[in-house]
Amino acid sequence: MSKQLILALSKGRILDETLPLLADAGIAPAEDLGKSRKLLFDTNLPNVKLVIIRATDVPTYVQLGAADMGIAGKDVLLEHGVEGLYEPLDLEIARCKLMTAGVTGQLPAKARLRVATKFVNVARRYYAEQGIQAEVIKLYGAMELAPLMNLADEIVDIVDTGNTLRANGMEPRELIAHISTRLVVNKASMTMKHDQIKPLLTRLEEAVKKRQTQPIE
Ligand SMILES: Nc1ncnc2c1ncn2[C@@H]1O[C@H](COP(=O)(O)OP(=O)(O)OP(=O)(O)O)[C@@H](O)[C@H]1O
Ligand SMILES: O=P(O)(O)OC[C@H]1O[C@H](OP(=O)(O)OP(=O)(O)O)[C@H](O)[C@@H]1O
Repeated sequence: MSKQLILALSKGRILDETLPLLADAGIAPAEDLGKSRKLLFDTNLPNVKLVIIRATDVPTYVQLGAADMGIAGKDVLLEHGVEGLYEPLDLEIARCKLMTAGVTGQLPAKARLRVATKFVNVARRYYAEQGIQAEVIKLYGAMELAPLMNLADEIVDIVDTGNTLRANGMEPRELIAHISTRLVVNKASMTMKHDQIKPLLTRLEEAVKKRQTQPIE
C-alpha cells in the first residue's frame, strides 16, 4: 500500500497562485475549495491530501511532521526558522520584498528605534546585524498605521507595489530580503517517503520551469 502524503497549503493570497501551479503539476483538489468549510481535502492523486491552513502555521505543521510537505512564503520561513525542514524548490510566486519603512522624509535620528512588525525575529536579527538598537513591537496586521499613530519609528513589512506605504504617507527604506513562495519538506518524510515525494517534487519543478519558459502574453 502506498503511503499517504499530506501537503499543507497557505490560505489567502498564496493559495490563489498555488492552485494553478499545482494544476500544472497534475495535482488538483477533489472538490471546489472555495465552496467548502473543510480544511482537509482529497486530490486526484490517491496518495496525496491537502490541508489548507494559515500561512504562519505551515512551517509548524511540516516541521512537526503533521504534514509531509508545505507551501509557504520565504518571509514566514525566515521568521519561523527552518529546523527540521528542507527547502528544495522556489515556486517563484507571490514575489515581494521584506523591507524597513518609515514616514516619508522623517528619518529617525534616535539611538534606539521602536520597530513595529509581525516579523519580530527577522526584525531583531536585522537591526542587530546593522548595529542599531531596536525595541521590536509585535503587531498582527496594519503595520503601516504604527508610525502614523506614534507607536513606532519604523516598521518591517512586505512591500510589493509600494501602494500601501504611499497611501499612508510612508516610504520604503532598507531591503531585508527578496521573498517568494517555497516548497518545504519534512526531513524525516524526505527519507521515509522518498518514493512518493520525489515524483511530486519533479512534477512541481517541471511546472515552475514551464512557466519560466512561457512567453509573457
Ligand atoms: N503584497 C504582496 N505581494 C506579493 N506577495 C505577498 C504580498 N503580501 C504578502 N505576500 C506573500 O504572501 C504570503 C501570504 O500573505 P497573506 O497576506 O495571504 O497572509 P497573511 O495575512 O500575512 O497571513 P496570516 O493570515 O497567517 O497572518 C506572505 O507570507 C508573503 O510571502
Ligand atoms: O506594496 P503593496 O503592493 O501595497 O503590498 C504590501 C501590502 O501587502 C501585504 O498586505 P495584504 O494586502 O496581504 O494585507 P494583510 O497582510 O494586511 O492582510 C503587506 O502586509 C502590505 O500591507
